[in-house]
Amino acid sequence: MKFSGIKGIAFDLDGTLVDSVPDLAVATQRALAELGLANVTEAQVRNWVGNGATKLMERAINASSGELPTADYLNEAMPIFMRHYQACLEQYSELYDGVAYVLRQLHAQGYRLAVVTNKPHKFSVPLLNAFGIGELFEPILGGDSLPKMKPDPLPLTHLCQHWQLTPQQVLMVGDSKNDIRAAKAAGIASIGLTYGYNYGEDIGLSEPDAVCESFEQIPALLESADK
Ligand SMILES: O=C(O)COP(=O)(O)O
Ligand SMILES: [Mg+2]
Repeated sequence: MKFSGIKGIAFDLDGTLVDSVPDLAVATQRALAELGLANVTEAQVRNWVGNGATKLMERAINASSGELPTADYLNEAMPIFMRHYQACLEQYSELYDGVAYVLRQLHAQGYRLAVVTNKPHKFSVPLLNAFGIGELFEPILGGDSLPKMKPDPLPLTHLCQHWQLTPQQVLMVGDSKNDIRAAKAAGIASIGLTYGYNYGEDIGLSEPDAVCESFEQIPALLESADK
């Protein structure tokens, strides 16, 4: 059974724990306006989330101006985006249904919990703390915490070493093909969630070990495996 013997669970953040696109969209729109570029929609931003803040801005500038930004232009644009996102981080973002309850339940059952996100670390910790769940995770790894981010397996192999657990004892839960690809490359099992952001694609196509429509389905999968 794929989920038996699991001792630690790595959770993705954006689109898995928190519906953060409303604020990411506002920050993107404000940054584009400050740069004198055309506006983009929240629906567009939803499809650009997944490879970290710099990729998000690169995709937004590309769509807005019709051109891929140069490295210099992107370097200029990033602090503008970061300033706007810092100012609205948790304004319109929300935890998905059941997230706080299920995390507390898993924590109380003795599972080790981590966040492995491509979001910059400086936003990840305050966002989780704003929803009162930050203290449940150790560690919280951001997209800039290590030299490579998901879909590279590095954050997950690092996590296994940090926890002193084998890949077979760790599970990845995420909404994006980057989460599933990272898990497969690290040799760990994965659950794909259907409600988040995956570039508009079906998460099932990435072939996670299980697909869930709701966060609340996760404990039952773990329990059935350990019976
Ligand atoms: O910041 C992103 O692009 C995605 O973040 P995530 O890895 O938590 O989904
Ligand atoms: Mg995600």
